[in-house]
Amino acid sequence: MAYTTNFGTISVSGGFDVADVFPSKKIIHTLTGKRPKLESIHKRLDKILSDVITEHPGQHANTSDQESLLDVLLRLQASGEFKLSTKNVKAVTLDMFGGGTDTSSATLEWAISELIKNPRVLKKAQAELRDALKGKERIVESDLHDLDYLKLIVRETLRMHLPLPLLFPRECREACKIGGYDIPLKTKLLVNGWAINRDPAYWKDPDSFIPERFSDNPTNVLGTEFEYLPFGAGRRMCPAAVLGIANVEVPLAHMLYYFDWELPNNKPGDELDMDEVFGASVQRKNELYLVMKPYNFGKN
Ligand code: HEM
Repeated sequence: MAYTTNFGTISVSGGFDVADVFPSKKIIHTLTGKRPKLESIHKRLDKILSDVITEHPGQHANTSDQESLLDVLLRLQASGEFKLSTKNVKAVTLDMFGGGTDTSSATLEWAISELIKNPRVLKKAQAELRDALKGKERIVESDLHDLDYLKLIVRETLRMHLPLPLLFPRECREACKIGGYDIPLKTKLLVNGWAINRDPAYWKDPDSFIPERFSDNPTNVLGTEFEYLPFGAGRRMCPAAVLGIANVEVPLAHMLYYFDWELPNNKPGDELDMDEVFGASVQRKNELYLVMKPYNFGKN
């Protein structure tokens, strides 16, 4: 499966950073070569965003609910209602690409990987979909409202494979003491969502993929339950949790409804490796190769 890399922005800006260990030394990014890399990525992205804005066809939506995000931003900028520079428009547009692409595609890829490893779950999900949609030719988002098992699969995938395992870094606004440690002002803090989502204190058999665990579990994705943080929590939590879930549910439903899936050469699913690459977003280390066979609705 292919997914975007945002020109490496995510991999360069996330993960371990030597500068975090020497916060007082501004020169570290130059010495490690990170600054030139970031500057080159910045230039390429800035050019793309400038082109997107220049080539934007202007006011073409008739009603506000037909407007794209860029339509809205450019309309507000032109109206002078808000002080919105072109730099602001570019930043918001980039945020949407950065936040919305790798996260959703990685979750989809982990979901299908887990289903290959867990054929019981795969069969149950396909039975739910094929029973509910009864040979329907096209699936739209509203068809999925009552497909509870599909939703449980996405929640369980996000528990085990949250794409941003350390969420976004926070800066300490006042000196404090936590667990006996002095935390100075402006310390960069990372929240280990990955460890929280697999903490055996909250999750029974945390390393097993069991979507049913969510069927009578009121935990939601809104960041109000701190044992489950796939979209973070607080003011800087993901503003697109609902869209993010739809971004995974809809393509996953298509994949499971229309096709049967297996590993090449009839290899059993439990032989699929689940190695991860660490970075700001956690992806599969190795490419996922699967055999897809169109499902024959006529025969069943
Ligand atoms: C499965 C899909 C997604 C997951 C798991 C996910 C997860 C996250 C997480 C963990 C954060 C950091 C929250 C924190 O530190 O408290 C975040 C931030 C963000 N996400 Fe998402 N996200 C997803 C999809 C999307 C989509 C589709 C968009 C936009 C189209 C988006 C836009 C953003 C933005 C703009 C931020 C930064 C918010 C800020 O800085 O205040 N995300 N996301």
